[in-house]
Amino acid sequence: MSQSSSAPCLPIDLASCLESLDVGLEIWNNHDQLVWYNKGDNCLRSASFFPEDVGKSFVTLQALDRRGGQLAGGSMDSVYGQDPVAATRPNHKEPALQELSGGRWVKNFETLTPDGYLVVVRVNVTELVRQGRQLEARNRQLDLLSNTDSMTGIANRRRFDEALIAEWQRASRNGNELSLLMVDIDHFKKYNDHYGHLAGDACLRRVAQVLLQCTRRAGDLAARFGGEEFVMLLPAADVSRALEVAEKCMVDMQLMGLPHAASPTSPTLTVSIGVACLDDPARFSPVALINAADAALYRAKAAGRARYALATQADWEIAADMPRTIGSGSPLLSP
Ligand SMILES: Nc1nc2c(ncn2[C@@H]2O[C@H](COP(=O)(O)OP(=O)(O)OP(=O)(O)O)[C@@H](O)[C@H]2O)c(=O)[nH]1
Repeated sequence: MSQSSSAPCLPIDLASCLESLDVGLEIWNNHDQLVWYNKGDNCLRSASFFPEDVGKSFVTLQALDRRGGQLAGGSMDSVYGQDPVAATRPNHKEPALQELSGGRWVKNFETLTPDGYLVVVRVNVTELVRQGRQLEARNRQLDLLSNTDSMTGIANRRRFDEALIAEWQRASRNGNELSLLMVDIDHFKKYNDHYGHLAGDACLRRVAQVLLQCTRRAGDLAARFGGEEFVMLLPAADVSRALEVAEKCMVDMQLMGLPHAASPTSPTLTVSIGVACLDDPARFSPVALINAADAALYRAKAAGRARYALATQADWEIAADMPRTIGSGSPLLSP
């Protein structure tokens, strides 16, 4: 590629118009020589051009190391990257987003004219990027809030409903089991009456943390179902694992040793758990799984509390027909 100093000039009035634009603008001819740039371009690049650069080829300019000299910022490499092909003639099809020093962001639009000229337009998008990032962070925060129970900090009912549907579908596809534990604090009304409602709230938080500790496998989910009721969703868990988790909950609750002086069952807080394991998701709906765990919980309560019970065949048969109140907006409501 020859270096020529006969780069074409723009008419002065057009040049002054382009100079006044609030964007960076540079033009390369079909020999990869710099034809023209405006002042704005130098503000939006890591390295500046100088008047004597006009007419020099891209490769030549790239080879000039100006970092130690008159320039602040990087070299041509930092503008066009290290890719030698891209560097020969920068021609991104998509506008390229580029980070500059000082947290500035520039979007580079590159257009090839029919006669082979490359026009590069640089737009300062720092504010847009900043706002976009702020929005993403807020969305993440909102997402978290909308899926979290504000009282206990664990997953809320909405998150549970979504997870149940997703895991039930996954289990149906893969032929895996899906287990559900319905956990209910024993004599919680008496706890509230004895220690006060705020202590009751603190108790709910303690129980939630214990349940969280018991759901350690990837995909396991502990959530507050409502009031003093919690659920534990255990994907790919067969009956023996589901009972294992229920047993661990009972033991950990005992280890927590939270006094419950008003409980006729035990001097410390206890829970009752209904366990349901769906080994053929095609046969029963997600709602039936909740109902079966609920029916088992009822039997655990009736048998004296502070224990777990596994859903029986009879529980499943009843569960299949029985509707259960689902929170409004729950995905379980949709067909
Ligand atoms: N402190 C507090 N109490 C709650 C909250 N949600 C529900 N409750 C209370 O939980 C109690 C549940 O009482 P019941 O349904 O009679 O059940 P229980 O007293 O635990 O009795 P059993 O389940 O039969 O052992 C009610 O008194 C509710 O007021 C809450 O967010 N905070």
